[in-house]
Amino acid sequence: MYKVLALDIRNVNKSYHNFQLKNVSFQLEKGYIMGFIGANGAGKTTTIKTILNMTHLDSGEIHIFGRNMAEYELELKQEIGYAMGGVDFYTRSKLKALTNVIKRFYANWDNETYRSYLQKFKLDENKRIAELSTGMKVKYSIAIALSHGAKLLILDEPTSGLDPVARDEMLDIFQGLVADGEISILFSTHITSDLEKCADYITFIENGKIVRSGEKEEFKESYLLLNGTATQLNEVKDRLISYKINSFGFTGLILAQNYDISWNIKAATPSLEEIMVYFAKKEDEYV
Ligand SMILES: Nc1ncnc2c1ncn2[C@@H]1O[C@H](COP(=O)(O)OP(=O)(O)OP(=O)(O)O)[C@@H](O)[C@H]1O
Repeated sequence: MYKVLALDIRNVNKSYHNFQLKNVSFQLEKGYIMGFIGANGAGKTTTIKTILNMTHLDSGEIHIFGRNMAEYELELKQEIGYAMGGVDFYTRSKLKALTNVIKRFYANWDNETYRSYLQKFKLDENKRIAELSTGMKVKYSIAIALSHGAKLLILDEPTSGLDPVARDEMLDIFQGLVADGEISILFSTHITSDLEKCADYITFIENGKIVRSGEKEEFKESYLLLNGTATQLNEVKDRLISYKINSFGFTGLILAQNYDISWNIKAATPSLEEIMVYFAKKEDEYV
């Protein structure tokens, strides 16, 4: 069947004096959750800002629900909800006052939906923003987004700063939101266990370049974690992304397509965390 793309990023380039996004391309199909991962400074926030046109891109295109963001920014902004973990704005205002300002920007604002999310998320409108916990701030941003009919949620580290219980609750909320196939979520995080639990797709960025983007299990299965002896390491070292020496020999990450079964080295599918850790180790070796 023909796939509807909530987000289609095509060859985006953006340069700061000390950093570049290089030909960033990836797609998020409507109705799914995509986790956006990468080390500190890899370019997640910069990518998110270019999607939202908060920073100007040098070249490339962003299409949201089939329309070019450069041409339809105002219309598309009505369909996008954005939230960032741990940002304080208008901290002395009450939720009620802030909502009254925000809702004027949205043609499809729906008060009933807003009320129902306040109730569902147990948010008290008479509280001041400063009095909300990190998790409540994220919930408030999501309530606002859903009340103006956002169909694409772009969340920058929405679970960082949450305790494990609040995080788990937030992930359940995300899964509930995409369940009927209308809402799509892109969220960046360092917390790979969140993605193991709730992402359908993974996009991995390193130094401003997309290393890989794909369905979560396929993403993991495109790598193998090898466990072998010191002698075996000498034979395969050049093929590995990186490795660590341990008392039994070595553990190393390799692209599954570069693995040869005749080596007789124990191999298993890595976790997302292991993939990130071994990529970061490769960086260290270049320094
Ligand atoms: N406005 C700016 N001007 C110049 N450089 C910038 C600007 N914004 C970000 N950068 C640089 O771009 C690089 C990527 O930053 P970015 O915030 O996109 O990374 P990130 O993957 O979101 O990192 P983190 O996980 O730490 O949030 C960093 O080296 C940062 O210093």
